[in-house]
Amino acid sequence: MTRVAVLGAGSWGTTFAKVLADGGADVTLWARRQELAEQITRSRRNSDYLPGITLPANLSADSDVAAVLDGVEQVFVSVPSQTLRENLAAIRHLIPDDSRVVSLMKGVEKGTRFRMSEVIEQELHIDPARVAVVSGPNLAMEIAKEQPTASVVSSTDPDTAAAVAVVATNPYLRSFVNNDVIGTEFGGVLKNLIAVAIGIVDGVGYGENTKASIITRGLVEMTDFAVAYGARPETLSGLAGLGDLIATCESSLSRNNTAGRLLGQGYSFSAVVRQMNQTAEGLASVAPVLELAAAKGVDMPIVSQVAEVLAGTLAPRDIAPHLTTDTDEPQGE
Ligand SMILES: NC(=O)c1ccc[n+]([C@@H]2O[C@H](COP(=O)([O-])OP(=O)(O)OC[C@H]3O[C@@H](n4cnc5c(N)ncnc54)[C@H](O)[C@@H]3O)[C@@H](O)[C@H]2O)c1
Ligand SMILES: O=P(O)(O)OC[C@H](O)CO
Repeated sequence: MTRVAVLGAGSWGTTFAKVLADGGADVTLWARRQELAEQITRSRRNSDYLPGITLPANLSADSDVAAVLDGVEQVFVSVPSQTLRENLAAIRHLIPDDSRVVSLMKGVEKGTRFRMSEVIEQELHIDPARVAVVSGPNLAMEIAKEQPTASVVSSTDPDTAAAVAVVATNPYLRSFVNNDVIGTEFGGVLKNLIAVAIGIVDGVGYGENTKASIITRGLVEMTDFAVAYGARPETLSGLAGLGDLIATCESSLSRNNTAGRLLGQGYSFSAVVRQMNQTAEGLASVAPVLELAAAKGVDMPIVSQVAEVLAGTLAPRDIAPHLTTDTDEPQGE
């Protein structure tokens, strides 16, 4: 039985711990708060994040991160992206030699503009061959309810991808593998930004034509951006790109979509942040993504307008007419 740790007992960390336990792994989940760790271990519940879900018996939780990491073969990390570096710095000395480290996160670090796998490699000083990322159309609550879902495990090392995918597969979740870490990670980051745009136009009251236009043109932006950074275009057409874009843009479970809807309904950025009690990664990733786009000369009209709505310089109702850069000349699709 593979012994694994999951760091972060929010909605995705807890759900993924259940996925791994239901796949037969011996799983310990690190929760920052001791009372939450006790609730998970004793009552098999994480009522704040996954109300109504009963967690499996082979999943326990602990607030002592040293105990959680002791002797594990794989470490899955699911904390807010902007806190990853500080979390890793505190536990670097506890990561077992030769263990594999897996990012479950979908964000880019502000300031450095690094992907989560890059932050892991730097902060833990480990070979990229030991690092993997998981992404795909993976709304936590649906998976916690054991609805059939597919995901992607990506690593530059095929053995790492395969070893993680075996552990992260169970009767309701199937993990595929690829070696395009850049495309897989950026797919998860960029779909959040398009989902914020979808939420905004939904909040304004626009209908399906507007949303389909944004999803379709959004996929073009995602692909142009990711390919400029070395991704394979087919990755963006796969589960970690189009798949996740559909799930996140269609679901009211999505925090990014929800944050956008509140903006579209007229709430200010600060009011939206106050109302969100879970992580909406897209809000923090807009700035570093646009900086990265500018560095490669990639045009991202939809993401740019999300940034303007967040800044309060563009009215939500005006986001949809600007599906390309402003020019009177017709542009190729
Ligand atoms: N929820 C989903 O459906 C889902 C699915 C796929 C990927 N993800 C990704 O997983 C990552 C985590 O998301 P989540 O949904 O679990 O978020 P969440 O807000 O539900 O939980 C975040 C967890 O991180 C912990 N944490 C550790 N250090 C922290 C710190 N310094 N500040 C704040 N919280 C800290 C919190 O206590 C909490 O348990 C994000 O990158 C998200 O994009 C989420
Ligand atoms: O709730 P969101 O918007 O963070 O989306 C969750 C997952 O990333 C969907 O795959």
